[in-house]
Amino acid sequence: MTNNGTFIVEGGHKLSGEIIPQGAKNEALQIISATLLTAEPVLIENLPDILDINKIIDLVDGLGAKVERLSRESVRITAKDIDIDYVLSEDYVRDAQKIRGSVMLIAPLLGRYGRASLPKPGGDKIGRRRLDTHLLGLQAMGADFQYDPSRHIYTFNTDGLVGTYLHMEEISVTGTANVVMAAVLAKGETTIYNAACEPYLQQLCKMLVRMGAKIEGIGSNLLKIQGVETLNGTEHRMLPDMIEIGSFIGMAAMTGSDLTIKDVRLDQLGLIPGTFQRLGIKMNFVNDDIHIPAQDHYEIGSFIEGGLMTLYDAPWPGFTPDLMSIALVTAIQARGSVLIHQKMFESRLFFVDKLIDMGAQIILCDPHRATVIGLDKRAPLRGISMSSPDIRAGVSLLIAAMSAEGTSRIDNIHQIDRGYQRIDERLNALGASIIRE
Ligand SMILES: CC(=O)N[C@H]1[C@@H](OP(=O)(O)OP(=O)(O)OC[C@H]2O[C@@H](n3ccc(=O)[nH]c3=O)[C@H](O)[C@@H]2O)O[C@H](CO)[C@@H](O)[C@@H]1O
Ligand SMILES: C=C(OP(=O)(O)O)C(=O)O
Repeated sequence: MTNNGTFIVEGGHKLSGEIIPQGAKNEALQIISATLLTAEPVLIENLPDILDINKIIDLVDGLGAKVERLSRESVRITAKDIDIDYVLSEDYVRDAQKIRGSVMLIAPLLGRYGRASLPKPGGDKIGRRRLDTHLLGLQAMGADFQYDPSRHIYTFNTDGLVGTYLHMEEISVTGTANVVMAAVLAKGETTIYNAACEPYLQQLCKMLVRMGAKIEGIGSNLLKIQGVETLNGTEHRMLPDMIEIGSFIGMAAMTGSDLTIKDVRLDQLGLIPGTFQRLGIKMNFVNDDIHIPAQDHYEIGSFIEGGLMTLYDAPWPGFTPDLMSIALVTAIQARGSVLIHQKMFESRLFFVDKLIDMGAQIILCDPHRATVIGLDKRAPLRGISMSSPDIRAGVSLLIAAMSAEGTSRIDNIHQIDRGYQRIDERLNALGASIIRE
């Protein structure tokens, strides 16, 4: 057994049945961070039981919050007595640098205790992931920060955060969440222009409003926030994970499966279903479920004037970058060709090497663009040994392996476990053959 785990995947099994998506990973990271904004209990439901979420809960626990695990999917957090010096400990530094979401602990700690500290956060190694929107936003609100290059640690101090006008340089999801959490307890009014407005950020804002925050413009790129003295406790339920839903759509198409994805909150999925329909995948929307019927073939559409289909990512309400790898792998067995243009991250497409080894027809044009020439199921992919480089590429390789002829070995599956809850057990229950070693 390797430290980071292995899946042995026997390809060629069709799935059938129903699957319930887990609660949203990237929403949960924001929501758990926000529990530090109040001394009162916050009950959180529909949490995914995955590595990244359990890690941020450990961080909050280490900071002294009372963490009551009510079930695998719910937790009550009461951040009454926080030991702010814990941010300087070896344990905090080690754990915080494992996940990207830890960056959102800065604002609540600064707002309530006037200081915070953070090692360079981890998360997927998918290109440069700068923190300017976070740092410049917090600085404009009255926080000083220093960076210690020898330990890779940022420290923050403030005599009190003060509301201001912020035109953010770029639309950053975690950057907006951090500044929103700083603004709710700051003195006066904060305006955030060019704010991220994806459903998870809307969920955070709605939760903060239930806690007593004053936020206008939720769902838009212009947020106006009046600071308040204190916030109270609340209850919050996570949306279904839209990236998991998109992953299941691609998986159903590649494996020719008949799959129903339950309770997807279709109203919150934006361009996701339509983008997979552009790849030719048929789906039926029944109440709040997505049913993907078994399809022997699916054909990539073309643009109205006849141009080659191009899929590209953009900040919400555009198509999420986290589903670009899934869209790419799904196109391998489509009829027709598509250009996949991953604009936001610069190192997320290199996993196509493995897909090419498996028999896919893909031209990696440059670090941001790959053209997929669909095989139209005329030839199956071949099982091989590979390693999962990041969470979404990991699942894309799993989808490829499930559709392939023969057996594949996928190492480093802790990358998959970071974001997908017991994926092997859940897929095996539908007919897959995945052994965890
Ligand atoms: C924990 C968490 O919630 N992680 C998500 C969050 O990361 P995160 O919040 O770290 O990502 P950001 O939204 O800050 O930006 C992502 C990347 O896109 C670039 N960028 C951003 C905006 C823009 O207009 N142009 C541009 O090129 C940024 O420079 C950065 O490299 O949002 C990303 C973008 O949806 C997702 O991939 C991550 O899964
Ligand atoms: C990139 C992702 O996660 P993180 O930001 O936590 O690395 C992701 O969820 O696809």
